Amino acid sequence: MAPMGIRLSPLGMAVFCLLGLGVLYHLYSGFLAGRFAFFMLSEPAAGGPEAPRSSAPAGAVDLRELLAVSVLAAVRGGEEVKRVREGNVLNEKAKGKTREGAEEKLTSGDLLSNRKMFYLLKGAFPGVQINSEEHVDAADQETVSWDRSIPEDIKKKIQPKEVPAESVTVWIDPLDATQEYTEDLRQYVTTMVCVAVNGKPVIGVIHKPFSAYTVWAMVDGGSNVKARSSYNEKTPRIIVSRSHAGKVEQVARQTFGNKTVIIPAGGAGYKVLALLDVAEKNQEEADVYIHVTYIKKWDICAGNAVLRALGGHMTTLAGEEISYTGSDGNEGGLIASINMNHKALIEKLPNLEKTSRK
Ligand SMILES: Nc1ncnc2c1ncn2[C@@H]1O[C@H](COP(=O)(O)O)[C@@H](OP(=O)(O)O)[C@H]1O
Ligand SMILES: [Mg+2]
Repeated sequence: MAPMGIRLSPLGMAVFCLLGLGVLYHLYSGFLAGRFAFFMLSEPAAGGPEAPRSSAPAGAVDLRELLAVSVLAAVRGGEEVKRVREGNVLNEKAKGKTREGAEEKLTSGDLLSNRKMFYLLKGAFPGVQINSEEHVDAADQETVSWDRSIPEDIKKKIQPKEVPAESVTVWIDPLDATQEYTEDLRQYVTTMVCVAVNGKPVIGVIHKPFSAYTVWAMVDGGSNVKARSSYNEKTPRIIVSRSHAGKVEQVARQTFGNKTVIIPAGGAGYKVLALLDVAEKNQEEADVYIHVTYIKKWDICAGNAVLRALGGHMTTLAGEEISYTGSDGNEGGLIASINMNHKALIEKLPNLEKTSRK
């Protein structure tokens, strides 16, 4: 007798084995299918629970998308700037002094605009370096989402263009002409975004919040603004700072003669717009923009990009290109022109490096 009285026929054994294999197959294939489904579902959400922020592959950013978000950021920041000014509660304070001893002002308009602009850009392009004029309070975060829509005028003029995310530096000026903002000189105020690629300014957005006017341009792409049809090269009208002038008037007269018209104005964004064909009633016109004191890169990057996109120039007073990476200061002053012989203008400036900075 076989042990325990069980007799296994070969046929029974075969059926038993087949059944076992079937059960194993069923269990294992279900597991595999589950794993596969999980893999397929989890792949697009690798960046987190939200939808992907950009259509560009990982590690790359699309400059056309960056332009669209930059325009939106300037507009949304501008809404804050306008709201605070109209509410008349600026909470104005001094955040320090310039090298020349002028008080640097800070208002709720600067801070609220900065918060909107920074979080909108950061949310849309988390992998990109963003340098902003104002401190971003990490305890006061805000989710400002971007719906990924590209405005029609941008779609029409600009093609998608991918660049490595690490080559990009974004510069935000949440409120240019803060001094004039506190004096209620609204026409000078702008919000600005600039995108530099490997230090070169390629996208510039300058937005006037009080007249809802926005200028944008991309180098080798397109723009919604153009240069004027003529400029006075012989006796140019020079636009200069009204609150951080330094010796700029003296320098301008020394260079272009005593008859030269000098236009004092607030805001670096406003002064670049003065060189362009801007259909805006509160905008003066000029032929050259000169600044002789120290200035920060968020103040000038957007204007530099816009001018470059339109064939103009913004350089230091010595004629060097300004690199928009690294430190946030520009030491060499600036001269900006368009449809003029920029080199000849620089050669006319007499030893400015030595005489004009202070
Ligand atoms: N010497 C200086 N030091 C620091 N910032 C300066 C400066 N000269 C000009 N700026 C800044 O550059 C912007 C344009 O200046 P201006 O109106 O005098 O032409 C202003 O930016 P904000 O208003 O964004 O602070 C101003 O503060
Ligand atoms: Mg500024």
